[in-house]
Amino acid sequence: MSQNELNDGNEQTDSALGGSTAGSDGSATDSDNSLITTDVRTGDATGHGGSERTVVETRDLDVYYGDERAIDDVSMEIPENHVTALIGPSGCGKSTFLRCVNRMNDLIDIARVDGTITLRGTDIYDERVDPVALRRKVGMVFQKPNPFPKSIRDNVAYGLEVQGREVTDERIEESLRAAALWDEVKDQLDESGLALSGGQQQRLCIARAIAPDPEIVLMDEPTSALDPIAASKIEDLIDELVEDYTVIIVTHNMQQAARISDKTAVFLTGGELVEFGDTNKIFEDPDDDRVEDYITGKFG
Ligand SMILES: Nc1ncnc2c1ncn2[C@@H]1O[C@H](COP(=O)(O)OP(=O)(O)OP(=O)(O)O)[C@@H](O)[C@H]1O
Repeated sequence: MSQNELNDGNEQTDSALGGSTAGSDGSATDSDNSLITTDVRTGDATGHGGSERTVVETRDLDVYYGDERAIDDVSMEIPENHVTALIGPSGCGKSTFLRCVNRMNDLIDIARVDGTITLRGTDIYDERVDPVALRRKVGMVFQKPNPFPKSIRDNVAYGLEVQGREVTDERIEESLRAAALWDEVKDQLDESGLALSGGQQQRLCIARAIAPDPEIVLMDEPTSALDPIAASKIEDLIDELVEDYTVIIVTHNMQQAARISDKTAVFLTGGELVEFGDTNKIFEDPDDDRVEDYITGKFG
């Protein structure tokens, strides 16, 4: 991870949820369902259908940190209700790409984004787009489980409150159920989230991320700090989440990408998107020799 200018803990999560570090006063209202506070169309919102309808599209995307280019001219269409995996060697820009989709890179002073990223047709870097509203639609889960030092209930409630949503027992239960955690914690909702195992903590973080009912869940190596059993539970969970959400996941684990994703994007050094397509095709018969070399472990 190269997130040296972001705090690796709760402040980062707070921002990803639209909290204070992002400049939010939590005043977004429940009825504010658009990204933009003016009357610009937010695109077709006919809901999830498992189709290949594009939900996020990048066009000629470049990202720079100062003079260093981290993403190089990336154009990509990410389908809704599918899992898209971003793979590639360390430093090739996977996390940078992910952080563009909910504008977490706004928090890095030297980061600059050129080109466009649209969410259902709306340019998310349009000056009229409210990053808090964007982050309600685009939730994020980090590599290291990072629940707040609060009760399990309050962790999930935070995901609702920070987006100005009503906190109800039903919504808390729904979020914990959707994160496959309810049965394990329903009798200890007032106990600290930090008392859970690593895998449970990560599912709690997923519950917190999906509490505001986003459309997209970004996951940055969500299982790399977990043991294989806990990781496998998260993989099963991702399989379920994609019924309701679009998942974009960064992973270093090639088998994991092959197991859980429908589409795979292969980035290589310099932030070039070398190949993007159906996961089976990428893993079994990639067009680009460099993808084959990377996947078969010749480099990276
Ligand atoms: N906050 C930052 N400030 C300056 N440079 C950065 C910052 N974050 C990332 N970079 C640089 O941008 C490039 C891409 O980094 P990024 O973290 O997006 O890659 P990655 O593919 O996610 O890497 P890893 O797999 O190791 O997490 C790297 O050269 C990195 O050093």
